[in-house]
Amino acid sequence: YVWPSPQLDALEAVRFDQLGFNTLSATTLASFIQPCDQFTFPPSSNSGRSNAADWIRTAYHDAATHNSTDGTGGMDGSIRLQAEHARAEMRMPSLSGPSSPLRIGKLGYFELLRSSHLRLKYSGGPEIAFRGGRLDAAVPNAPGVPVPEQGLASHIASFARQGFTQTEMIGLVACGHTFGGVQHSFFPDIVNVLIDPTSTEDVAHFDSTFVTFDNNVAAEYISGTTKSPLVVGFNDTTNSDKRIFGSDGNVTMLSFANSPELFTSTCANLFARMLDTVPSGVELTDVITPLPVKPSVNLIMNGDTLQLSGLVRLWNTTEDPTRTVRVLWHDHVGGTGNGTANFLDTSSSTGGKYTATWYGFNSTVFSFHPLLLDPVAGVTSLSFLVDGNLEDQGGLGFAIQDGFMLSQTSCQGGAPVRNGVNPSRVYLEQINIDSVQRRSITENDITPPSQPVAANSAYSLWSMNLCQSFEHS
Ligand code: HEM
Repeated sequence: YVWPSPQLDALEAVRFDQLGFNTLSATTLASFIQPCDQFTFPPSSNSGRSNAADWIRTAYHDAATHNSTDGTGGMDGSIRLQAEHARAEMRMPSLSGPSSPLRIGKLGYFELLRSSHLRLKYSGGPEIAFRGGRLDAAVPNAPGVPVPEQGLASHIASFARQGFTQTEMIGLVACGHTFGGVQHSFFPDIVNVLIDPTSTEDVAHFDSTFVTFDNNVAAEYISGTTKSPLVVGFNDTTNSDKRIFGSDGNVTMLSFANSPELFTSTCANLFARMLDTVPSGVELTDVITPLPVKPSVNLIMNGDTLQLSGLVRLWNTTEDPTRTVRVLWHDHVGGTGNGTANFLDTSSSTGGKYTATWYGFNSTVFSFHPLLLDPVAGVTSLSFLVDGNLEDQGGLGFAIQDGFMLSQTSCQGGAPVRNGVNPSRVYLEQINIDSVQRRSITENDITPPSQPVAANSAYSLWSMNLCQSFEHS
């Protein structure tokens, strides 16, 4: 995609700026995943549970309400609503209690569910195509999460309703059940108290490598060594994986056992489909891939000076003291200014697979100095020179809007509007989050200047007082 696109920029950052510099510490998803081989609510290394497994199951339970015939349900965060997650078919701890991750960091619910992408990758799993655009539901979906005591015909029908064939059902269950296991506390009819110091929450695992994405779930099933409580559990009524895995004469499970590559590629595909199972009317974006060069820019008016500060991220690059990065800004009167962007730090993504380097316009990690621009000339776009090579999004440049901005004073003060823009209305959108993490937007009008604006001034100051609304947001 082309920068700037506020929503895609934000989603791209959620997915790809995970650890290290500029990763929005309180809201970075990686802080919820790590360690993904343990359980962090509360922290415990020998509970037998894992963050990765917990959230992948949560994501599936949200998706499993989908009805492909009438287009209702699916990945819409409805599982966060008490009426839905308290259902017997969920059998999971409260998602809104004091230790819930939803309480931490005020994330939109979907940002959390999307984190199953990261969890998979951090656990050795495949990278999954990442699309944005899901919407948080306001009301619960119809029930429909499969439970182990249902028979095979009922499971086939349930996955068909969700949009998956029988073969895909076998695949999706195997892909999910390479992680985690069944807990005694929620399923005493399936798992006994284990008296195992490495599984203090009495979790009987689906395979021997329950924190890792691998095809052992299939290999152990085919070799007859599986200890899965849903295959060889003492209660045959709840051996749903035995019925599902064997439903095509073991053809699919055998192919997974024989080929880790096939298992991985099948799961990447099925997990992507599961995460993209959305109610009709929701349009997902194209797959979001990281921008090779991504600025993050702040433009304000300070007195009579236009101040441009910012960062630029170079994707998939490591620190290189000999690299030079220059920032070029193009203005309304055909001029181009230029300044240095200095190395600040690195960040990493996808379990350390990618490293990105960050540069600050005219700044070092210890001191941030904005670039001072002539307000009359303004700024229309940026481009960068990286080791002398022009980076300008293939000729488009990185467009900057200088028609409206905030003045340096915070909530009380001015909103400079560039002369010639002549807006009929200027307002700020304020994002509010309610008690069930639903977002709404209110608009705050900004008052036009009472005096006529002098013809030779670059900007007129519209005024606002948002201190009160900011305090309450
Ligand atoms: C017929 C379909 C399915 C049934 C009956 C079923 C049943 C179960 C049960 C009973 C548990 C134990 C939960 C607990 O004790 O906390 C479980 C765990 C789990 N399920 Fe499934 N499941 C099904 C399909 C899936 C699918 C399609 C996925 C993902 C794609 C999935 C992912 C998981 C994961 C990751 C866990 C481990 C959770 C943890 O250890 O915290 N399941 N499943």
